[in-house]
Amino acid sequence: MSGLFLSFEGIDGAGKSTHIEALAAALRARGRTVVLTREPGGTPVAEQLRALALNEAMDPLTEALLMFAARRDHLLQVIEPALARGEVVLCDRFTDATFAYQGGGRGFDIAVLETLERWVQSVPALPAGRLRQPDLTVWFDLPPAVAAQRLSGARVPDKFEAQPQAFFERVAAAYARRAQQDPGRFLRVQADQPREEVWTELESGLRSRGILT
Ligand SMILES: Nc1ncnc2c1ncn2[C@@H]1O[C@H](COP(=O)(O)OP(=O)(O)O)[C@@H](O)[C@H]1O
Ligand SMILES: Cc1cn([C@H]2C[C@H](O)[C@@H](COP(=O)(O)OP(=O)(O)O)O2)c(=O)[nH]c1=O
Repeated sequence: MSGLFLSFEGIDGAGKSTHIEALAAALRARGRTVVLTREPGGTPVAEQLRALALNEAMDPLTEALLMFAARRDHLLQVIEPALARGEVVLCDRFTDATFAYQGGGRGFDIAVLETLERWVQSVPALPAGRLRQPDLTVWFDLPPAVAAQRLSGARVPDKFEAQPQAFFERVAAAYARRAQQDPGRFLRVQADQPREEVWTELESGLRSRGILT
Protein backbone atom coordinates (compact mmCIF):
# COMPACT_ATOMS: atom_id res chain seq x y z
CA MET A 1 0.00 0.00 0.00
CA SER A 2 1.35 3.46 -0.75
CA GLY A 3 1.89 6.02 1.97
CA LEU A 4 -0.55 8.84 2.53
CA PHE A 5 0.25 12.19 4.13
CA LEU A 6 -2.64 14.26 5.51
CA SER A 7 -2.26 17.54 7.36
CA PHE A 8 -4.86 19.40 9.44
CA GLU A 9 -5.01 23.15 9.62
CA GLY A 10 -7.04 26.00 11.01
CA ILE A 11 -6.85 28.70 13.65
CA ASP A 12 -6.58 27.70 17.32
CA GLY A 13 -9.92 26.28 18.48
CA ALA A 14 -11.10 25.31 14.98
CA GLY A 15 -11.70 21.66 15.99
CA LYS A 16 -8.68 19.80 14.60
CA SER A 17 -7.89 17.78 17.72
CA THR A 18 -11.55 16.82 18.08
CA HIS A 19 -11.62 15.10 14.68
CA ILE A 20 -8.08 13.77 14.11
CA GLU A 21 -8.46 10.94 16.64
CA ALA A 22 -11.77 9.85 15.12
CA LEU A 23 -10.24 9.83 11.67
CA ALA A 24 -7.28 7.77 12.91
CA ALA A 25 -9.74 5.22 14.33
CA ALA A 26 -11.72 5.13 11.08
CA LEU A 27 -8.57 4.50 9.03
CA ARG A 28 -7.28 1.82 11.44
CA ALA A 29 -10.67 0.08 11.24
CA ARG A 30 -10.02 -0.15 7.50
CA GLY A 31 -6.69 -1.88 8.08
CA ARG A 32 -4.32 1.08 7.68
CA THR A 33 -1.39 1.72 9.98
CA VAL A 34 -1.71 5.32 11.17
CA VAL A 35 0.97 7.61 12.59
CA LEU A 36 -0.57 10.48 14.57
CA THR A 37 1.80 13.38 14.93
CA ARG A 38 1.94 17.16 15.20
CA GLU A 39 3.93 20.29 14.41
CA PRO A 40 5.87 21.91 15.76
CA GLY A 41 6.97 18.66 17.39
CA GLY A 42 6.81 14.94 16.72
CA THR A 43 10.45 14.13 17.62
CA PRO A 44 12.48 14.82 20.79
CA VAL A 45 14.43 17.61 19.06
CA ALA A 46 11.31 19.14 17.51
CA GLU A 47 9.40 18.99 20.80
CA GLN A 48 12.18 21.03 22.42
CA LEU A 49 11.97 23.55 19.59
CA ARG A 50 8.19 23.62 20.09
CA ALA A 51 8.58 24.50 23.76
CA LEU A 52 10.80 27.43 22.80
CA ALA A 53 8.64 28.64 19.92
CA LEU A 54 5.38 28.48 21.90
CA ASN A 55 6.63 29.99 25.13
CA GLU A 56 9.47 32.43 24.48
CA ALA A 57 9.28 35.87 22.89
CA MET A 58 11.42 36.17 19.72
CA ASP A 59 11.54 38.01 16.43
CA PRO A 60 9.50 36.60 13.51
CA LEU A 61 12.53 35.28 11.57
CA THR A 62 13.75 33.34 14.62
CA GLU A 63 10.23 31.99 15.08
CA ALA A 64 9.99 30.92 11.42
CA LEU A 65 13.44 29.28 11.54
CA LEU A 66 12.47 27.28 14.65
CA MET A 67 9.26 26.09 12.95
CA PHE A 68 11.17 24.97 9.87
CA ALA A 69 14.02 23.43 11.91
CA ALA A 70 11.47 21.38 13.86
CA ARG A 71 9.80 20.44 10.56
CA ARG A 72 13.04 19.25 8.96
CA ASP A 73 13.79 16.93 11.88
CA HIS A 74 10.19 15.67 11.98
CA LEU A 75 10.11 15.04 8.22
CA LEU A 76 13.35 13.07 8.18
CA GLN A 77 12.83 11.14 11.43
CA VAL A 78 9.10 10.40 11.34
CA ILE A 79 7.14 11.40 8.23
CA GLU A 80 9.43 10.12 5.45
CA PRO A 81 10.09 6.72 7.10
CA ALA A 82 6.34 6.22 7.73
CA LEU A 83 5.46 7.10 4.12
CA ALA A 84 8.20 4.73 2.89
CA ARG A 85 6.58 1.94 4.94
CA GLY A 86 3.23 2.67 3.25
CA GLU A 87 1.59 4.10 6.36
CA VAL A 88 -0.85 6.96 6.80
CA VAL A 89 0.57 10.07 8.48
CA LEU A 90 -1.98 12.36 10.16
CA CYS A 91 -0.17 15.56 11.04
CA ASP A 92 -1.77 18.22 13.23
CA ARG A 93 -0.45 21.27 11.33
CA PHE A 94 2.35 21.51 8.75
CA THR A 95 3.84 24.26 6.55
CA ASP A 96 0.55 26.03 5.84
CA ALA A 97 0.56 26.96 9.54
CA THR A 98 3.87 28.78 9.10
CA PHE A 99 2.47 30.75 6.16
CA ALA A 100 -0.67 31.48 8.20
CA TYR A 101 0.86 32.33 11.61
CA GLN A 102 4.32 33.71 10.80
CA GLY A 103 3.33 34.99 7.32
CA GLY A 104 -0.23 36.21 8.00
CA GLY A 105 -0.31 36.68 11.77
CA ARG A 106 3.18 38.18 12.19
CA GLY A 107 3.34 39.76 8.74
CA PHE A 108 6.67 38.05 7.97
CA ASP A 109 8.09 37.95 4.42
CA ILE A 110 6.33 35.24 2.38
CA ALA A 111 9.24 34.99 -0.10
CA VAL A 112 11.58 33.98 2.74
CA LEU A 113 9.06 31.38 3.91
CA GLU A 114 8.87 30.02 0.34
CA THR A 115 12.66 29.67 0.28
CA LEU A 116 12.69 27.84 3.60
CA GLU A 117 9.85 25.61 2.38
CA ARG A 118 11.95 24.61 -0.66
CA TRP A 119 15.01 23.82 1.47
CA VAL A 120 13.19 21.92 4.19
CA GLN A 121 10.77 19.93 2.05
CA SER A 122 13.34 18.67 -0.47
CA VAL A 123 13.79 15.08 0.65
CA PRO A 124 15.92 12.18 -0.66
CA ALA A 125 12.86 10.12 -1.71
CA LEU A 126 11.76 12.75 -4.26
CA PRO A 127 13.49 13.89 -7.44
CA ALA A 128 15.31 17.26 -7.28
CA GLY A 129 12.85 20.13 -7.56
CA ARG A 130 9.89 18.23 -6.13
CA LEU A 131 8.87 19.04 -2.58
CA ARG A 132 7.25 16.82 0.02
CA GLN A 133 3.77 18.24 0.54
CA PRO A 134 0.72 16.70 2.18
CA ASP A 135 -1.39 14.64 -0.26
CA LEU A 136 -4.35 16.40 1.29
CA THR A 137 -4.77 19.23 3.78
CA VAL A 138 -7.99 19.38 5.76
CA TRP A 139 -8.67 23.02 6.56
CA PHE A 140 -11.10 23.64 9.41
CA ASP A 141 -12.42 27.06 8.47
CA LEU A 142 -13.88 28.87 11.46
CA PRO A 143 -14.54 32.59 12.06
CA PRO A 144 -12.05 33.86 14.67
CA ALA A 145 -14.86 35.22 16.87
CA VAL A 146 -16.32 31.70 17.19
CA ALA A 147 -12.89 30.20 17.96
CA ALA A 148 -12.32 32.81 20.67
CA GLN A 149 -15.64 31.89 22.25
CA ARG A 150 -14.80 28.18 22.18
CA LEU A 151 -11.40 28.71 23.79
CA SER A 152 -12.40 31.25 26.43
CA GLY A 153 -11.58 29.71 29.79
CA ALA A 154 -11.07 26.26 28.28
CA ARG A 155 -7.28 26.07 28.71
CA VAL A 156 -4.25 28.15 29.63
CA PRO A 157 -3.41 29.98 26.39
CA ASP A 158 0.08 29.59 24.86
CA LYS A 159 1.90 32.47 23.16
CA PHE A 160 -0.23 32.24 20.01
CA GLU A 161 -3.57 31.53 21.67
CA ALA A 162 -3.08 34.69 23.74
CA GLN A 163 -2.99 36.85 20.59
CA PRO A 164 -5.86 39.27 19.91
CA GLN A 165 -8.63 38.45 17.49
CA ALA A 166 -7.10 40.71 14.79
CA PHE A 167 -4.08 38.36 14.71
CA PHE A 168 -6.38 35.39 14.02
CA GLU A 169 -8.23 37.36 11.33
CA ARG A 170 -4.87 37.67 9.53
CA VAL A 171 -4.06 34.00 10.14
CA ALA A 172 -7.45 32.95 8.74
CA ALA A 173 -7.00 35.19 5.67
CA ALA A 174 -3.54 33.67 5.06
CA TYR A 175 -5.00 30.13 5.21
CA ALA A 176 -7.60 31.19 2.64
CA ARG A 177 -4.83 32.49 0.34
CA ARG A 178 -2.80 29.25 0.68
CA ALA A 179 -5.93 27.23 -0.15
CA GLN A 180 -6.61 29.41 -3.19
CA GLN A 181 -3.06 28.86 -4.48
CA ASP A 182 -3.34 25.06 -4.35
CA PRO A 183 -7.07 24.19 -4.37
CA GLY A 184 -6.52 20.54 -5.31
CA ARG A 185 -4.59 19.88 -2.09
CA PHE A 186 -7.13 21.49 0.25
CA LEU A 187 -10.34 20.06 1.63
CA ARG A 188 -12.19 22.95 3.26
CA VAL A 189 -14.50 21.95 6.07
CA GLN A 190 -16.96 24.47 7.42
CA ALA A 191 -16.09 24.18 11.10
CA ASP A 192 -18.83 26.48 12.43
CA GLN A 193 -21.36 23.65 12.80
CA PRO A 194 -22.09 21.02 15.45
CA ARG A 195 -19.35 18.39 15.83
CA GLU A 196 -21.40 15.63 14.12
CA GLU A 197 -21.97 17.80 11.06
CA VAL A 198 -18.30 18.75 10.84
CA TRP A 199 -17.46 15.03 10.97
CA THR A 200 -20.03 14.21 8.26
CA GLU A 201 -18.56 16.88 5.98
CA LEU A 202 -15.03 15.66 6.64
CA GLU A 203 -15.99 12.03 6.04
CA SER A 204 -17.77 12.78 2.78
CA GLY A 205 -14.85 14.89 1.52
CA LEU A 206 -12.45 12.03 2.26
CA ARG A 207 -14.76 9.50 0.59
CA SER A 208 -15.00 11.59 -2.55
CA ARG A 209 -11.19 11.61 -2.72
CA GLY A 210 -10.98 7.85 -2.18
CA ILE A 211 -9.22 8.20 1.20
CA LEU A 212 -12.08 6.63 3.12
CA THR A 213 -14.00 3.81 1.50
N1 LIG B 1 -18.10 21.70 16.23
C1 LIG B 1 -17.86 22.18 17.45
N2 LIG B 1 -18.76 22.94 18.09
C2 LIG B 1 -18.53 23.44 19.32
N3 LIG B 1 -17.39 23.25 20.02
C3 LIG B 1 -16.43 22.51 19.45
C4 LIG B 1 -16.60 21.92 18.15
N4 LIG B 1 -15.48 21.23 17.83
C5 LIG B 1 -14.65 21.37 18.87
N5 LIG B 1 -15.21 22.11 19.86
C6 LIG B 1 -14.62 22.52 21.16
O1 LIG B 1 -13.80 23.66 20.88
C7 LIG B 1 -12.57 23.60 21.58
C8 LIG B 1 -11.40 23.58 20.57
O2 LIG B 1 -11.44 22.37 19.81
P1 LIG B 1 -10.09 21.60 19.41
O3 LIG B 1 -10.50 20.35 18.70
O4 LIG B 1 -9.21 21.49 20.60
O5 LIG B 1 -9.48 22.65 18.37
P2 LIG B 1 -8.00 22.77 17.77
O6 LIG B 1 -7.33 21.44 17.97
O7 LIG B 1 -8.25 23.08 16.32
O8 LIG B 1 -7.35 23.92 18.49
C9 LIG B 1 -12.64 22.34 22.44
O9 LIG B 1 -13.11 22.72 23.72
C10 LIG B 1 -13.66 21.47 21.72
O10 LIG B 1 -14.34 20.60 22.59
C1 LIG C 1 3.22 24.35 12.88
C2 LIG C 1 3.09 25.77 13.37
C3 LIG C 1 2.32 26.09 14.48
N1 LIG C 1 2.24 27.37 14.91
C4 LIG C 1 1.44 27.67 16.11
C5 LIG C 1 -0.05 27.51 15.94
C6 LIG C 1 -0.53 27.10 17.31
O1 LIG C 1 -0.94 28.27 18.02
C7 LIG C 1 0.69 26.53 17.99
C8 LIG C 1 0.61 25.06 18.32
O2 LIG C 1 -0.31 24.45 17.54
P1 LIG C 1 -1.28 23.29 18.08
O3 LIG C 1 -0.48 22.06 18.28
O4 LIG C 1 -2.42 23.27 17.15
O5 LIG C 1 -1.73 23.81 19.48
P2 LIG C 1 -2.84 23.13 20.37
O6 LIG C 1 -2.77 21.65 20.19
O7 LIG C 1 -2.44 23.63 21.73
O8 LIG C 1 -4.13 23.71 19.84
O9 LIG C 1 1.81 26.79 17.13
C9 LIG C 1 2.90 28.39 14.24
O10 LIG C 1 2.82 29.55 14.64
N2 LIG C 1 3.66 28.09 13.14
C10 LIG C 1 3.78 26.82 12.67
O11 LIG C 1 4.48 26.59 11.66
